[in-house]
Amino acid sequence: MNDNYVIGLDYGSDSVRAVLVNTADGNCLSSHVYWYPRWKAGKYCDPVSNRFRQHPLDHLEGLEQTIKGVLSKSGIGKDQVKAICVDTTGSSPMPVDEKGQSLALKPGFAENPNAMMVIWKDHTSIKEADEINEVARTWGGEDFTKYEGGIYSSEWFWSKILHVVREDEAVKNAAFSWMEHCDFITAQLVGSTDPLAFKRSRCAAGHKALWHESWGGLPPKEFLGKFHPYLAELRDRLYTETYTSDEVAGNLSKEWAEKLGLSEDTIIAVGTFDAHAGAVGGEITENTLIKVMGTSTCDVMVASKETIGDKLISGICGQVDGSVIPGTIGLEAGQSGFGDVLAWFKNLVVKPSVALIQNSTLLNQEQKDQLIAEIEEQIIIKLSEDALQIPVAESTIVSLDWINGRRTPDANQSLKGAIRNLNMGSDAARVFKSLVEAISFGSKSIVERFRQEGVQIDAVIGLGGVAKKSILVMQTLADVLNMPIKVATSDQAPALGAAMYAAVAAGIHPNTEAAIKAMSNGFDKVYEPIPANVPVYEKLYAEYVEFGKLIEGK
Ligand SMILES: Nc1ncnc2c1ncn2[C@@H]1O[C@H](COP(=O)(O)OP(=O)(O)O)[C@@H](O)[C@H]1O
Ligand SMILES: O=C(CO)[C@@H](O)[C@@H](O)COP(=O)(O)O
Repeated sequence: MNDNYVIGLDYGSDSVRAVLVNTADGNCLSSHVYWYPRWKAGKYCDPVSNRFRQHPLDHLEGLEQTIKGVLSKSGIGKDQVKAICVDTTGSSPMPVDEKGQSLALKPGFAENPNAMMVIWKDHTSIKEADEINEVARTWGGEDFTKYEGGIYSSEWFWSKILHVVREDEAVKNAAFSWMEHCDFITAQLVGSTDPLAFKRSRCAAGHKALWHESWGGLPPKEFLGKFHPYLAELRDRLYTETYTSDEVAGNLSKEWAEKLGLSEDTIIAVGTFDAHAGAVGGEITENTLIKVMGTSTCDVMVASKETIGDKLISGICGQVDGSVIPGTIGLEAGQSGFGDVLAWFKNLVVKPSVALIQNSTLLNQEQKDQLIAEIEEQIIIKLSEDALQIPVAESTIVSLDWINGRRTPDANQSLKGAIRNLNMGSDAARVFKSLVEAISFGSKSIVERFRQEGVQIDAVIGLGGVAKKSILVMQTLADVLNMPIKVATSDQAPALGAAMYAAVAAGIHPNTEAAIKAMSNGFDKVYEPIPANVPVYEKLYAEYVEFGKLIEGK
């Protein structure tokens, strides 16, 4: 049978994943993962100063490898691939030249972190975000942050651009325009050489760049010029219209068609963010909270325009028309550190031992490498097993999950993590367990904020790496929220969601809801709250809130 296939491409923080999916039933024929090599080696980053940059070569090499990977594993004919849609992290903007090419790919800029993609978790622009908030509230005109939860973040577009252009004259002079990662990769695939004509993502623009239809797109020059003349000039070199991901960005370019062995008839959908594609892959419906649980979390909901009306949801990361399901309002909240909080603890525990193993004379290099790889792979699993053995009633350590700042409720990226109530019995498993509780409490505070703002949550769905891998995190979260959590079957729900958008853009399904219905992969597990744990966590949550106030100075 001549079935139709689509490819969903999901650029996460550490790796890019492609899935090749049958549009008739959502069956995933093949998947392929590519870990960014320069990023893995820590290049262009400085965690101490919160600087996190990614080189576009990591992404372009990954684009080729993953698509070729899924094609060769599946063995299907090139004409059967009808469309591709790309999702990425965000806000992860990068400077580009007049042709839409990344500055980091040009002579003179190849090793300059300011010419690279400023990934979402880069918090070098806290000062600039503070300035944007101050001016937005006091300049006498519209508060452009009002559809962004009322607080602009250092994780977002304008803060990052402002920071880079203030710091780097050469990049400022060469940066004709800026593109979100999802737009840059999509533009590469269609061979766009005109960043002004290229169809930019509604999701990225609405959640991170203060784009709103009611004020004619991006904020006016009068506002942007208050921060830097460059921002006012840049407005003319960005965009006015934006597009949802059920729309066509273009066809696959000749160059990429030849490189990938695909047809130039392949449709390329408009790009989007990983979390929003994940919500589609996780079968989002109204009043269901989708938790995309990876390095960070994104907590995504949709609401009909009638339900939302004129309501402004305070303290979240935006309410955007069509950012998830076209025709409805997408709501986004999240935590800046989730799996990353556990990864931080893993590194803390492992790093000195790894250094000692490297210096040891007892093993040869191959044995050392094997041992180190095994420890790094197993440590979170071992800590999780040990933590599961500790009765919840024994949880007395209280931690704050703000190690990479707080995204929501009420963005404050200057906040720091903290741990209290340690004693001589506080071993690694107990501290790890308290961090798992802390990231779950962070999730609860988001649920509470949505509810306080009148958004009803009847069900929770988990997806992403942590939801699939960690029984400890998922059970703790179910106990803390006192709600069952369903886990999406797909290991690659964001990529599956992107594939669903691709199928709509190609005209195979009439709309996103129909694509979800036909291509859904369902759920493979439900974590039910354990009644005895619920009151224990209610009490501990109150302590988390108190501790948070203390640290925040409230
Ligand atoms: N067994 C585990 N338990 C808890 N967290 C885990 C486990 N394995 C990996 N993680 C965390 O998952 C995160 C990666 O999530 P994933 O969804 O795969 O990627 P991304 O964030 O790039 O989309 C990392 O922060 C890592 O620490
Ligand atoms: O913030 C967003 C989207 O708005 C995410 O891209 C960001 O949290 C990164 O997601 P991951 O943790 O890499 O899955």
